[in-house]
Amino acid sequence: MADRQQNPRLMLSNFLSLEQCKELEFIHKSCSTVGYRPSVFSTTLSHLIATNSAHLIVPLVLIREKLKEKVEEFFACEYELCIEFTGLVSWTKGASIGWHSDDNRPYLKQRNFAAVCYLNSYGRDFRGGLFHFQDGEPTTVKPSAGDVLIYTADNRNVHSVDEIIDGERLTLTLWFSRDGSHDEDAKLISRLSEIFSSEVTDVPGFNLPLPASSNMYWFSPDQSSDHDSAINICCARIYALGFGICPLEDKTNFLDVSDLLMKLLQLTRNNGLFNQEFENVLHALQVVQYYSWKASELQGQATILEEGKVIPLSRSQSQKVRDLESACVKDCRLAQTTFGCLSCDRSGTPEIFRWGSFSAAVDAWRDYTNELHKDLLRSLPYWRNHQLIFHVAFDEL
Ligand SMILES: O=C(O)CCC(=O)C(=O)O
Ligand SMILES: [Fe+2]
Repeated sequence: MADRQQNPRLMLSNFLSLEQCKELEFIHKSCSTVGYRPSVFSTTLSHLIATNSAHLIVPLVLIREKLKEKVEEFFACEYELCIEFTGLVSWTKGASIGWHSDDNRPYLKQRNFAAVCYLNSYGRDFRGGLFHFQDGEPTTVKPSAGDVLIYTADNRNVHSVDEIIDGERLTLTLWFSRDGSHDEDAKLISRLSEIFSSEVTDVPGFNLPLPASSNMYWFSPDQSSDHDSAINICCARIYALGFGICPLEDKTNFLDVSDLLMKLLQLTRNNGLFNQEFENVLHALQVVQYYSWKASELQGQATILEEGKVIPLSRSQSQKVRDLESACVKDCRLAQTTFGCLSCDRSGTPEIFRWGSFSAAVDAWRDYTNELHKDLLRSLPYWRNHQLIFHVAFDEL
């Protein structure tokens, strides 16, 4: 490992389990918006709260805590650090960053330490995207799912990331600060308190995702803001997993396709229509991503598909599916190179698709969501008391 004084940094292998990586991948692929740099997508905790998906913070809580402990221990911090920023970040074809330190802007000076957790792997999930330090050892880091890289944010750790050639490179990135006024927890807890103060959290649909402003979901590789060349990232991710989208309403009633995506819609695959309505595109995306996460598990279970749950697509429905696809993804190749899987055509889902397994995933997603939501509501009073987001070990209380 590097000289501790000259280049204070630490690499930990298998810090996260592959199952944790998969869960964070599910969260990111269900919730991401266009990010802060070209061809970069991000999911911040405040975004999760803003889109009615605050419960998805729960799987991150223990991971954040363990990372903070590691950083404090390795850098022998005298006082407790605060977490300044937590984000799931993915980089796609064309994204890169040249030599920099993470505190290299006046508004970033509060950043003292960084932790980058790799959630997928170089060579398998993406090509390009190697990490380099300008000085000291290791010179190059090959991202591998579960590993974490920790370093100081100052100029003793100048680094760069090679351009992504193919695939989607995914990380969980945190920055830590010694300056408590930059604590993201305080802001997040105050937002959570506002939302959950009304106590009307048990009504059906309370935790269905609610899309943010529509421009956060349109991506164009050349950064032009017009929709002509842009693809809708929620739709593109659904298509990349082999599904189609059939809106319930007629598109002629809408000026903008983004409005149509906010309304009820159904999922299709080949010539079948899954006979259940989803509130909006984000709701459908979350379920599809959940299926993709759990597919191999679900595939092994015996499932019975309810009669009438999948019906043949009518001609007019097929037309609606095609119309929406061409409005949301003008350039199929762009969608495929951005969100497609490296080693397969239509990724994530097993070769044999069964609606029975998908139907089981819809129920399992609801149970998963309800469990996390309960955890969140139970934890929130403790978080408020301590002004800290931490894992509350209820079994030991
Ligand atoms: O993802 C990485 O490996 C590092 C990213 C980075 O350098 C940054 O976001 O500042
Ligand atoms: Fe960086």
